[in-house]
Amino acid sequence: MQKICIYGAGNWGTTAARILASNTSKIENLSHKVTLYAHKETFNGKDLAQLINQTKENTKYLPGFKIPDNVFATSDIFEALKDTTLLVFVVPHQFLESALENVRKYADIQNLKIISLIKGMYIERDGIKTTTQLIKSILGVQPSVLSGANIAPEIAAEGFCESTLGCLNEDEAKTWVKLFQTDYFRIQPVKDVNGVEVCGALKNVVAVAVGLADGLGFGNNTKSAVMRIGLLEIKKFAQMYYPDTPDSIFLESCGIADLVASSFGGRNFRLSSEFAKTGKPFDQLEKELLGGQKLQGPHTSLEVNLFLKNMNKIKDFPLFTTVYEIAYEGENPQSIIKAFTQSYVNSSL
Ligand SMILES: NC(=O)c1ccc[n+]([C@@H]2O[C@H](COP(=O)([O-])OP(=O)(O)OC[C@H]3O[C@@H](n4cnc5c(N)ncnc54)[C@H](O)[C@@H]3O)[C@@H](O)[C@H]2O)c1
Ligand SMILES: O=P(O)(O)OC[C@H](O)CO
Repeated sequence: MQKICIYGAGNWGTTAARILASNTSKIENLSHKVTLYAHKETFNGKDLAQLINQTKENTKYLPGFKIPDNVFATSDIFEALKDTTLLVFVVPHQFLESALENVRKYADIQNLKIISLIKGMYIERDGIKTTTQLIKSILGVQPSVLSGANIAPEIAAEGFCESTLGCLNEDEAKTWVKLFQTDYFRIQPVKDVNGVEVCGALKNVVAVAVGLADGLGFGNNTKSAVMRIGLLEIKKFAQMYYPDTPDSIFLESCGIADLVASSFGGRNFRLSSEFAKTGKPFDQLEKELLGGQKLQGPHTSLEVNLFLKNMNKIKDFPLFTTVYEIAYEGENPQSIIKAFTQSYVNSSL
């Protein structure tokens, strides 16, 4: 008997639980029960996993949406991973390494199929790793990835959208499409994983740049220019480090569509706009405005910057570099404009 575990009960993990719970009957020999692993924490004085099971709602991370009866939340890692054969990673990327340690200890890795819904990347001494590369390096399993223009509360409200499934194995792709696709959530499979992931991680940095422009009072022309320049930097970065990434990836939901959705109204956009308006640090804004949810963009700009410095490529990525300098080195948000002008004098863009 197969069993699904969703590792992470945040905004997107809880939304994914609603989708998967509606699709379990599409897979032969799959338990109807969907396990949702919630990091141990309390909310309004109550244990979050217990609260989810009692109220059938994740009032902390996805308020206002019912959680189906066949979803069972737990903070007991042993219980969550016991008998799991289909594992969905969906924690903020900064927590993936500790999650992998748990899975290595408590899951039957030999029998696991894994998918990552995480958007982020990891800097190592000798280069970078995407989330799937990190997962594979620790668990020895090649994961798939699902990434697209997918602002979670809009999906929970069942507004039509698309997502890109990066998967190298055809049979596995069929399984993940059956599990995730609904009338309102359409999945396009592609045979590329790292390119899909680079798009998902780096659009968060571009959304920060667009948010800064918004907070500074710039209009739609400027914000569209930032998105376009950002997309060129994403493409250049992806194809520099993963040369097999086809141009078509940037036209999938994981590429242009996610960049636009995030730059219209994602968390990275919204908080960066506030940052430019108020001057409050990102970690303070995250605490004040996100109710426990996590920002990925500023953190990713730091990781990307470390990597680009190691590769001596800073000058080729003025937008990524300026976002990092604003977020971490006290650079004035106004200097995001410098990134736009530099991208014109830099002929390699
Ligand atoms: N929310 C979205 O709209 C959305 C859409 C697509 C992809 N994603 C990606 O999915 C991933 C998860 O995002 P999310 O929105 O579900 O999370 P979130 O921003 O809602 O963050 C909350 C999650 O972090 C966990 N957490 C908090 N502290 C922790 C700790 N110390 N150790 C381990 N876990 C801890 C919480 O348990 C909860 O699961 C991210 O990489 C994000 O980029 C999010
Ligand atoms: O809210 P953000 O900025 O983390 O973006 C959420 C999703 O990645 C949008 O696809």
